[in-house]
Amino acid sequence: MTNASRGPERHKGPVTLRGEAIPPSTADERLLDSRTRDEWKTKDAWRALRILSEFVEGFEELSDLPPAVSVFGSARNKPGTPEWDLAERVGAALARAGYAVITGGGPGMMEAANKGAAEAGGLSVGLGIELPFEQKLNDWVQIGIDFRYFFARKTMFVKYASGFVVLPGGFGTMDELFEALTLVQTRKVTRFPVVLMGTDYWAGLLDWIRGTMLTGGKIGEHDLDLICLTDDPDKAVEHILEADQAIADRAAAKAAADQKAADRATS
Ligand SMILES: C/C(=C\CNc1ncnc2c1ncn2[C@@H]1O[C@H](COP(=O)(O)O)[C@@H](O)[C@H]1O)CO
Repeated sequence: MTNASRGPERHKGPVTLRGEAIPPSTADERLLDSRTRDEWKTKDAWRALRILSEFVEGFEELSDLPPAVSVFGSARNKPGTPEWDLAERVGAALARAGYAVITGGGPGMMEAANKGAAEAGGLSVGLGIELPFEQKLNDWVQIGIDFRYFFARKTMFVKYASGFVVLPGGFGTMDELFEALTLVQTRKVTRFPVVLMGTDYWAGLLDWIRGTMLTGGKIGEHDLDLICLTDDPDKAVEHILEADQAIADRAAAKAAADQKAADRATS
């Protein structure tokens, strides 16, 4: 028998798989593969329970978090690059302002933001995802949850955050950015701040959004108000704090109005 602990490792919820036991595909892949039609009847109902358990575990573990901000960005950046440094500084600035920092728990920008938050004395959270290659939560994660399903994990990024900070990144980051913007645009979440960091990196995309998307009538003028663009971690934090304050003010005004209406009804 070979010593399995020397080879790659895969985590599936509480289960650790090594060597031959590692399946050739991920849970997301098996769920979404339309060629496995013959499994839909027999396996998908059970998958639904597994999916449900991811939501339950996420809700249980994260419901006690202090106010938090989700930070997204490339999995590929290496330490010592200006972008890594930016991610670390924004993680630290958020922590100093009292926010827990939630990332995808992986390498690159995620690790940098977790490091910045942890070193600044903040709470550093990583929501990992099962991938077809070996992957573990980065060393700076203090609360870590491994998800099988992208969509369950995405719910947690939104539900437990007061805002999003989006650093330079690839497809994964774009997916997270545009999901956030869509949720705000369609009012599925209360208007919440989305900060893009790295002005040079985002310039081309923003030009295209203005020049093609907006001009072509695919979004409204106000949709662009949803985005704050900066290179300054303190400005990013300030923008999120202001948005939090605006939400708190609106809630207080509504509570006062409700109270007034209730008083009038009883007098
Ligand atoms: C590609 C490499 C590692 C992948 N590991 C990941 N771990 C956790 N989260 C990830 C990973 N890859 C993507 N994500 C999520 O998408 C965003 C980054 O994607 P991008 O395409 O690199 O921009 C990130 O915010 C994560 O939530 C190499 O070692």
